[in-house]
Amino acid sequence: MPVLAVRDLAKTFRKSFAFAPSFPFVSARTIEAVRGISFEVERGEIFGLLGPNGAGKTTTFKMLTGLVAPTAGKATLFDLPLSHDSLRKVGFLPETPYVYPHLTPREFVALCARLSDVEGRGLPARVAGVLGRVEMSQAIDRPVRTLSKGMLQRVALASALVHEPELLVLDEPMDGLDPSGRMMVRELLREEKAKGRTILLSSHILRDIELLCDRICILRAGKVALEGAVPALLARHDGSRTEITLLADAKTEVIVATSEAEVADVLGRALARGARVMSVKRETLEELFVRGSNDAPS
Ligand SMILES: Nc1ncnc2c1ncn2[C@@H]1O[C@H](COP(=O)(O)OP(=O)(O)OP(=O)(O)O)[C@@H](O)[C@H]1O
Repeated sequence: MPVLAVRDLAKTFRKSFAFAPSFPFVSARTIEAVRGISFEVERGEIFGLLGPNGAGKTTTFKMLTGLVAPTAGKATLFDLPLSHDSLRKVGFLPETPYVYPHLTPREFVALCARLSDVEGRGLPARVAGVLGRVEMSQAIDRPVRTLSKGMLQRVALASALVHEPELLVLDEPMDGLDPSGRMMVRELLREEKAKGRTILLSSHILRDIELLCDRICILRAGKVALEGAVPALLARHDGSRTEITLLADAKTEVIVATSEAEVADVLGRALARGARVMSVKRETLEELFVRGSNDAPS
């Protein structure tokens, strides 16, 4: 049983202002933000939802956390419809988290814990522990209004984790973080996965996606453009390219291979004629993303 199953989920917003004509899926009075997407997230996996700006990721997250009602389709969490009960097992980090400015991180995270029915004598230690995990112990009692953007993001992440949810839904968790903060979040998410938790996240930082995700789904214009395991997508996608740079007779030569057999053949022949292999560059997730984003969804 998947932790999350999304079937033909769609959202059309009504709009009250003129919109850019370059978006073909925007009609005069409505915006089809999500146009019938389906995917499943299995227990214990890290699943990445990617896509260019406006592809429908945040709208999808909002539908999955009960903040926006779908126009069509449905989603089930733990094989149950979205409801107060099923959503209690979810920790959500919104794209633009609101953290009460007059509270301290300790107070805000404790408040979030209580709203998720986490009470009792262990609560202060739990709050301090989760803020320690996001490296906010030093600023635990500073008013939130004095914190930097990256610090706010860490507090919001702690508040998504404090009730130890089975499913984490994280909209751009690396947003605003410096490289060491990004590394900390990657480590934290790996620890959550090791505990058996399931994670659905979005990020524009494709390196993080490549390092973290078991599977990804690329949205484009509200539809699924590509879905699968990252290595399999890179290997299988039509026309997947490997650029081989050789040095032979003091000249460089670049050969493009489009299958594993072709790569082996080019390398075998190059070595046989005494050429030096300077580099073998496979298509990256970034290139796959751009290609997936440009392929017209049906
Ligand atoms: N409340 C709303 N009312 C009208 N249109 C909306 C609303 N929310 C989102 N949209 C539109 O829906 C489309 C998808 O937006 P969404 O925020 O889901 O994209 P996204 O993939 O999260 O983008 P980004 O990567 O920029 O965060 C966009 O065209 C956006 O303008």
